[in-house]
Amino acid sequence: MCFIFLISLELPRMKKNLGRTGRKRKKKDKQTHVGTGVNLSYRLEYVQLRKWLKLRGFTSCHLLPASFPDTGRGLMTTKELQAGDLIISLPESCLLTTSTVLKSYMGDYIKRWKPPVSPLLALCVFLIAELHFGTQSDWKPYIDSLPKTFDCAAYLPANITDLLPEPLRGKAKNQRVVVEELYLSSRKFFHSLQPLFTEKIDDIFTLDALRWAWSSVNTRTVYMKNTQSKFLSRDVDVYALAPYLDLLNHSSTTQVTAVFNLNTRCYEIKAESRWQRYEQVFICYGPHDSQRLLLEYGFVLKRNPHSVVYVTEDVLQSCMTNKDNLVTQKFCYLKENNFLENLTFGCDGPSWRLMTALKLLCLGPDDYSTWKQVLLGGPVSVENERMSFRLAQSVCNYLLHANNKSLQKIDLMRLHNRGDLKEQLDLIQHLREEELHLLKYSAEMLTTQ
Ligand SMILES: C[S@@+](CC[C@H](N)C(=O)[O-])C[C@H]1O[C@@H](n2cnc3c(N)ncnc32)[C@H](O)[C@@H]1O
Repeated sequence: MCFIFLISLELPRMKKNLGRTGRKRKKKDKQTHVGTGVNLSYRLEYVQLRKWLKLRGFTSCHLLPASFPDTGRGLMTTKELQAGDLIISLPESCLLTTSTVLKSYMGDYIKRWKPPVSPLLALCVFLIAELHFGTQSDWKPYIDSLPKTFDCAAYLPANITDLLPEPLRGKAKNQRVVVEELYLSSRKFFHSLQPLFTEKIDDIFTLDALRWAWSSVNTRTVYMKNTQSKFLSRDVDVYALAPYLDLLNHSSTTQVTAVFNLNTRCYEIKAESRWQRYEQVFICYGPHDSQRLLLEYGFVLKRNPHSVVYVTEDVLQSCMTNKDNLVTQKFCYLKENNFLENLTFGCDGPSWRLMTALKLLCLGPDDYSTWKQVLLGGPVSVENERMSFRLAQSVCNYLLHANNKSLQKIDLMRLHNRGDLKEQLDLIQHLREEELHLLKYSAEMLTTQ
C-alpha cells in the first residue's frame, strides 16, 4: 500500500490572504509535495519553541518540523539548499552544555559535591529539574519538544532484549545496567539538591526520570568539546543539547559539516550536497551499522550500507566440529591479536577479518609456525582455503537459523501481546530481516566459490 502525504504549508505567521498568484503557488506547492512530510510547525509546542529560540537569537526560518512516513518527526527545508549553504546556525545562547548547568541555580550544588559529578550526570540532573519545574522552567519550550520515551536499549524490556542478536544483546543489557548503576551511585548527590525543591527528591529524581534524561543526552546531543571544568569529573565533556537542531534525523548517505564556529559563536551545519525544497534534511550521526543505531538511538535504517552481521566467539566455538588439540590456544591467539572482534558478514559476504580468523582456526596441528603469517594475510594451502570456506558456510547457516528462530519468536510474541510492544518488536524484526538478507547473500556467495 502506498500512503501519499501532502504537506499543508500553513506557517504560523503566513498572511491569510495570499492573492491569486499566492493561491496558485500554494496549490502547486501542495501538488509537488507528494511523498514528503506533514508540516507540524503550526502546533503550539513548535510555535513556542521558535519564539523562545528567537528571543535567544535564532533567526533561520527555512527549516520546519514535519512528520515523515519513514522516519517520524524531522526537519523539512522550505527552500532549496546547495552544497556550502548553511542548513542551520544555532547561537551559543540556545545550547545546553555543562557550562549552562554550572552557571544555573544548580551550579553551586554541583561545585560543592565531592567527588565531582560527571558532565553527563550534570546535564541529566538539569534536564530532570527543568522537567519538574514545568511552566516555571526557563527551558520549558525545549523540554516540551523532547520525546517522552525512547527506543534505545536502556528502554528495552528484558524479553525484547533477549530477541536481539549478539553482541548487541550483551551491550543492550549493559546499557540498562549502566543507567541503573548511575542512579544508585548518584542518590546521595540527588539528595544534596533537596533545598532547590519543595517536593521530596526521591519523587523527582527517580530511575525512570534518569533513564529519560540519560537517553535524551545520549540520543540528541551534538559533539562539542567544552572546556574541562575543575568542578566536574575528568570524563570527556563533549555534549551539547541543541534545541531544534536536534530534530534532524540521520541518513547514512548524507554529508554535512557540523562545527561550533568560534567567530559567529554559533553551532553551524553546512550542506555538502543539494536538498530540494520540501525535502527532509538529514545529517549523518556517523557510519553506524544497524546494531549500533538500535543500541544508541533506537532505530534501524532500511538499506543501511554499513550493516553487518557479527560473528562472536561463542558462534565460532559452536560451529567448530573438527576441534583439534590446539583449539583453545588458537582462540587465545586470536584474542591476543584482537582478532575475535569485528568478524562480520556484510553486503559483500564474509569480511577479510572473518575469513582470516577462520583460516587460522582451520590450520593443521603442524602449521603452528604459520599462525602469525596467516593473520598478516599470508598464503594458505588449498586444503586450508577449502576448510575455511566450509567453516564460513557453517557459521553462516548457524546465524541464518538463529535469525529465523528469533523471527518466529517475534511472531509468537505479537500473537500473545496486546500491541503494547509493537514498536519494539517491529524494530527487532527489521534488524533480524536485514541480517537474514545479508546472510542469505553470503550463503549464496559461499556456495559459488
Ligand atoms: C536527534 S533525534 C532526531 C529527531 C527525532 N526524530 C525527534 O523527533 O525528536 C534522534 C532520534 O531520532 C530518531 N531517528 C533519527 N534518524 C532516524 C531515521 N533515519 N529513521 C528513524 N528514526 C530516526 C531516533 O529515534 C533517534 O534516537
